[in-house]
Parts: sequence; C-alpha cells; structure tokens
Amino acid sequence: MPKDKIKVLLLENIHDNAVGYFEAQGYRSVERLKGALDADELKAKIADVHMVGIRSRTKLTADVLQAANKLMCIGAFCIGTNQIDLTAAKKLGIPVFNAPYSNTRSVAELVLGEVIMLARRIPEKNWSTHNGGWLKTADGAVEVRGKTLGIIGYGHIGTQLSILAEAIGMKVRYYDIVEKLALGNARSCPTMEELLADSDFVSLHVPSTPKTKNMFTATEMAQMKPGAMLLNASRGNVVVIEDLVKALESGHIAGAAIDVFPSEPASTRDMFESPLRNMPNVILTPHIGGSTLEAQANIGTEVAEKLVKYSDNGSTLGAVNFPEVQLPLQETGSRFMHIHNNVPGVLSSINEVLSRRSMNITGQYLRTDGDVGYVVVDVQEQVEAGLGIRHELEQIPGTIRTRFLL
Ligand SMILES: NC(=O)C1=CN([C@@H]2O[C@H](COP(=O)(O)OP(=O)(O)OC[C@H]3O[C@@H](n4cnc5c(N)ncnc54)[C@H](O)[C@@H]3O)[C@@H](O)[C@H]2O)C=CC1
Ligand SMILES: O=C(O)C(=O)COP(=O)(O)O
Repeated sequence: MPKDKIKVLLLENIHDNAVGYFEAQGYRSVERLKGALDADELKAKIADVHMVGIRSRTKLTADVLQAANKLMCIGAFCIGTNQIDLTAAKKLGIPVFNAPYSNTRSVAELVLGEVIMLARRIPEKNWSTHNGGWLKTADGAVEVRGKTLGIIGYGHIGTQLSILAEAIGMKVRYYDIVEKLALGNARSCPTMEELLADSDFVSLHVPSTPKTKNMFTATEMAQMKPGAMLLNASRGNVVVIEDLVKALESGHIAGAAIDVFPSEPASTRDMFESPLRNMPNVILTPHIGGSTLEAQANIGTEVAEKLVKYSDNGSTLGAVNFPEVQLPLQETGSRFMHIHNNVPGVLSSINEVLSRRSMNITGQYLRTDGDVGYVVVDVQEQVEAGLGIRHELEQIPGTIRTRFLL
C-alpha cells in the first residue's frame, strides 16, 4: 500500500512532532484528535485505520481491537501500556510500541518537588492563603535534607528520583521485586515492610500489573512511620484510596501527593470525583507526571519513529508485546513479513512457497515467543503485488497475517 494511503489516527493530543515526523516520512493521511474516545466511538473510528497512537486514557481492549480490521501497529505515546490488551493485540499480529524513557525525568522532577512541598506543609498553607488565611508557622515544616525517601519500584523513574533526592541530601532506600543495582548511596530493602518502617516519604513507581493492583492498602499504610507522607505517580489502582483517606484522617499519614486515580476523567471537560478532593493536606494533580513540553515533544518523535520503522521496514525493535526483530534496510528486491501462531513447521512452509517459485532468499529473520512467530524474508526478486505469493503464504496453517514491502 502506498504510504499516502496508510491512515494514521492519533488520539489524546499527541505532540506536533509525531504529525511532523509521519508527514516528513511520506505519511500524509494523519488525523489527530484532542481527546480520548469511548469504546463505541473508538470501534467505529479504528476500523478504518492502519496505525493508531494513544496515551494513557484510551482503552484498547480485546473487544475494540477485534473491530480494528486494518490495524497494523499501535503506538503508546507514554510509558505505561496497561491500557492496551497486549496479548489480544499480539494474537491479532499487532505489535505495540511505547516510549519507555522520554518522560522519566519529568515524573522524577515532579515527585521531588512534591516531597519538598509536603515537607514544608505547603498544600495546607497554599489552601489557607488562597482563602485569606496566614499560616505563618514552622509547625510540622521540615527540611528534606537528611530525611529518608523510600522508593517502591526502582526502575527508570525510581532510580532517576533516587539520584535527584540524594543530590539534595536525602537518604534513599528502595524496594523492588527484582534485584537492582543501587545508585549512589541508596540502599535496597529486603522487604517492603522494612522500607515503610524506615521512610519519612514513600513514593510508588511500580507498573500496573496484577501484583501491584491494590498493593498499597491499610496494612501497608499502618506500617509507615507515624507522620510519614505518601506519593503516587504510578497508576491509580496501586493505592486503595478509601484506606488512604482513613490514614490521612487519623493523621497517621500526614500528607500525600497523588497524580493517578482509580477512575480518571476521560477528558478535560469531565468532572474529577474523589474522596481526596476536600483534603487540604493532599496535593492532587490530574495525571500530569509526564506532561511537560520536553517529554511530550520527545515522545512524539520517538514513538512515531518506531511506528514508521515497523511500517517501512518491518522492525519490531522496542515492541512491548511482540518478538523483537531488528532489520537492516531492504536495499533491493522484496521483503515479506509473516506473523503466525507459534506452531512447528511454519518456517519450512514459507520456504517451500518461495522455493516453488524459485526465489532467491537474501535474508531471513525469525523470532518467536510462546504465542507468536515473526518471520521476515528478503528475496532478490522484485515481486509484483499480483503474483499470488501472498495468498499462498496466507494459506499456511497458523498464519495470522502477512505483509509485503515491494
Ligand atoms: N504519572 C504519570 O504521568 C506517569 C506514570 N508512569 C507510571 O510509572 C510506572 C513506572 O515507570 P518506569 O519507572 O519507567 O517503569 P520501569 O519498568 O522502569 O520500573 C518499574 C519497576 O517496578 C518494579 N516492580 C514491578 N512490580 C513491583 C512490585 N510488585 N513491587 C515492587 N517493585 C515492583 C519493576 O521490577 C521495575 O524495576 C509506569 O509503568 C507507569 O505506569 C510513567 C510515566 C508517567
Ligand atoms: O507515560 C505514562 O505511563 C503516563 O502515565 C503518562 O500518561 P499520559 O501520556 O500523560 O496520558
């Protein structure tokens, strides 16, 4: 299919850089919408597009993906990919790409700033001053120097935060389910309980997984030091909000900064509802951890590049749900891509089809995971689209989809 016929749909106000990159690469049919779409709108819209770009609000469920008959690949213009049914996408032969680092620094900076704000009791003071009050007092206000920050989830964001926090004199402890190299003077905790008992501030930086769903409940909150503060800029379902409200009301937790919520408004026009709304010692932000101009610009380019590379070249390097194949540019001849269920015999069937047609294979790449196999074959011949090879390849048992670069 010529590039100008490939339809790209970008939702959730993805940065201009993405549109610019697609257009510069010859993709002229790019539609960008400001908001997310609900399931029915999305199903109607996605049925006609070849690439879709989303952020954290768009839910690409198995049901929605079933309607995406032409969809070739998905771009998550963010870090988290929990809003996408990755397995369903894979089984439909659709790789998903994201931007694993581009907003890391933005989240870490926001959290560090909030640690300082919480330490100085700024949420209450800001609230009071806006209402005509004058809380000029040092009560409960402390420096962060020498205080302990406990980081749960010591990945890209957690480690970046660790470095920043140490730079301003904080002690850092961290807990992760995977053994991680301690940066600077940070010290790992063997258990989350130990981290909670030791930390003045606890910040969550885990991904959304079945294990992290509701991982932070009344039990974990009770294990925090009296008067400690909680920060969550990971995912909204990690913390049980009702339990947090009780811990804040009792004073056991003295303050919190929450950027992500179990239920978030679908658009900037919708009302935000939460029992935390009226609590003056809580910083509430509308899921903007990664929302900086720098991060959004970088993400726009990074993910558009990955989608274009897959479309132009077949490369799945960086896909989060798919066997990764890094490919050289196809200089001459034709390239076939074959995505199939991972059952024995598919590669030899592909080669049989090509050898029956006396095609000279110049390169062959295969990667599989438990479910899916991805084969890319370069042949010397310039294949005409009408030759029927595609039909023969599609007849191979287990085929999910095929694609040709001619
Ligand atoms: N608020 C916002 O706007 C943003 C939120 N995020 C969220 O932050 C999350 C983390 O991002 P990154 O640091 O880039 O991810 P990452 O994958 O680099 O790090 C996550 C770390 O959490 C650890 N982990 C997983 N399950 C755990 C558990 N049960 N207990 C303790 N540790 C566990 C992992 O081993 C890993 O080291 C993302 O998955 C996303 O949901 C990311 C960017 C922006
Ligand atoms: O990168 C992430 O995982 C985020 O949570 C940021 O989401 P957003 O792109 O701001 O909707």
